[in-house]
Amino acid sequence: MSVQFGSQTVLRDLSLGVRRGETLAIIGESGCGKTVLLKTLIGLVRPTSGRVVFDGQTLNELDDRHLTAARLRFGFVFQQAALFDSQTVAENVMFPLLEHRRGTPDEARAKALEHLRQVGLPESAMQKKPAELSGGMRKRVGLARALMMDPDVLLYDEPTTGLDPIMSDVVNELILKTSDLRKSENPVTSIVVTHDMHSARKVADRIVMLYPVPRLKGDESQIVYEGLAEKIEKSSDPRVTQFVRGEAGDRLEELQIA
Ligand SMILES: Nc1ncnc2c1ncn2[C@@H]1O[C@H](COP(=O)(O)OP(=O)(O)OP(=O)(O)O)[C@@H](O)[C@H]1O
Repeated sequence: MSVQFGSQTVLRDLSLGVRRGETLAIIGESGCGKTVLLKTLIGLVRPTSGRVVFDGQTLNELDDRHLTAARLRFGFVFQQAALFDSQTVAENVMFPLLEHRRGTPDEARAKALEHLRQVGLPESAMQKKPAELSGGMRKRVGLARALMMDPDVLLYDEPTTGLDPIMSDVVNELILKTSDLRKSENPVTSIVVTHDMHSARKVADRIVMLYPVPRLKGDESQIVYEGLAEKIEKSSDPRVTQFVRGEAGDRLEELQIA
């Protein structure tokens, strides 16, 4: 598929498959279109050409009603947690269940508490407002909320960005734990967008790297690496090894930084 906004093509001819139960990391530099790709996967952005097929359904051909139903099988952990500031932690986490009438307020509260415990938040956090929490706690509340609808697919947008190394690792462990939790009976598929190589290596079975290829009308991202997480270091493509090692390399010239 390709995604274009006006005259700017952000993603060009991507072809990518994700297996049920696997954890895929999508890496690439800032602005290369990772979030756009995630949004395209759940129909928040429609591809300009091509298809997004989920469990046999072509999502970008569904009407709004069917798309909304398909989306309920996805949990989205947003980059900035995207919590409602005016609501308590409990209300934020209960929200998806009440919004989709999947239980009474008491049931929703009990389930919220269970998921908040699972991500390591104490019961005392339930009545706090998001502004009273640290960044790491907010991310964990976002994860607890994403788990409320028992999703088949979890999409994480930069889950460790802005966190210290310890809290990043806590979040990595939670991603692993969440994908292990239902491994046998109903495996959860995880797609993690990140530019944190440590996180990608730790949580992912497979890594896909997007790279912005400079064109006249701006950069267009394509896949330059797709393979096992443990093999990315051995890639022969300098665009991949530079990213893995955190070296700017050719990007200095491409971005015209003297
Ligand atoms: N709704 C939109 N309309 C127009 N352009 C958009 C829209 N959404 C994203 N873009 C553009 O698409 C490009 C990719 O953005 P995206 O947020 O996907 O990058 P990213 O790789 O997730 O970056 P970061 O790692 O910094 O979050 C950017 O040039 C952005 O300006």
